[in-house]
Amino acid sequence: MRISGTAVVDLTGVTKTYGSTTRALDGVSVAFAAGSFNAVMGPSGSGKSTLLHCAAGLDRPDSGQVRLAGEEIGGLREPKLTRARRRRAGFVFQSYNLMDSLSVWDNVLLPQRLSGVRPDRAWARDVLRRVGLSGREHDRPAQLSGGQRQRVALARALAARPEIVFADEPTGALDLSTGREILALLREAVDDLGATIVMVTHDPVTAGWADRVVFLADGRIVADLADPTPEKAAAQMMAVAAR
Ligand SMILES: Nc1ncnc2c1ncn2[C@@H]1O[C@H](COP(=O)(O)OP(=O)(O)OP(=O)(O)O)[C@@H](O)[C@H]1O
Repeated sequence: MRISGTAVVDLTGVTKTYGSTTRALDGVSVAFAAGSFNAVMGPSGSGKSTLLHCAAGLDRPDSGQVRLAGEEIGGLREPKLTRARRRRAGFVFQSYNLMDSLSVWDNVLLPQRLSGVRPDRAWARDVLRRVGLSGREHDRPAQLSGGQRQRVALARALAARPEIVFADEPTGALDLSTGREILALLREAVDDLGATIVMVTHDPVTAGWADRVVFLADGRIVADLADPTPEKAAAQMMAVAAR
């Protein structure tokens, strides 16, 4: 049981440079609290995806610390990093990243099978019901709409009861109303299931669903907005872009 308010992800002085000159993250320190829905915004190239990747253990920082559910992962190498990531994090990507050759059910259970843990089938069924996909377990992703595929991805992320869910532009490929349905499900996951979410978005309306928005510019955190509305998030983005 997580205690609300404690940090699930905690980055301290994280830097990441690509090549010899591109400093994607420049001394980022930020913590994301348990049971909270966080958005990360910023201009293109400001380091949003790099922040998410370093926080999730998809990439390693050059320096600084990354604590994921209390475990220092910033310095871990493969395969320990992959193990930590599989154990602790769920992912929702813009492009769904489902396995086309597997059924909905097998996609949802795949992370647990890869982690070598016995899948919690009753919970997976419950999660599929919550995202409105009961009865579609035997379908292949190709038989589903974009919104339904993203629901599968969300079910897959939640089925392993991860400590945190990372979402990278989760509504980026969806039309407005389908995107809203996905955001409502993310919100429900936080409010009803106690999930913790960190979501990269460029859209102030999407960020308005979160409890907090962290703004990046040139690899640094330049603003931190609590209880955002789309209007407040848009105004802050304008201010960040005009810097
Ligand atoms: N694998 C990589 N190799 C080289 N440079 C990279 C790599 N990944 C990111 N970068 C560079 O690091 C900087 C930050 O990139 P990042 O993708 O984190 O930004 P972003 O804010 O997510 O951008 P966008 O909104 O356009 O997706 C950019 O200058 C980008 O070109």
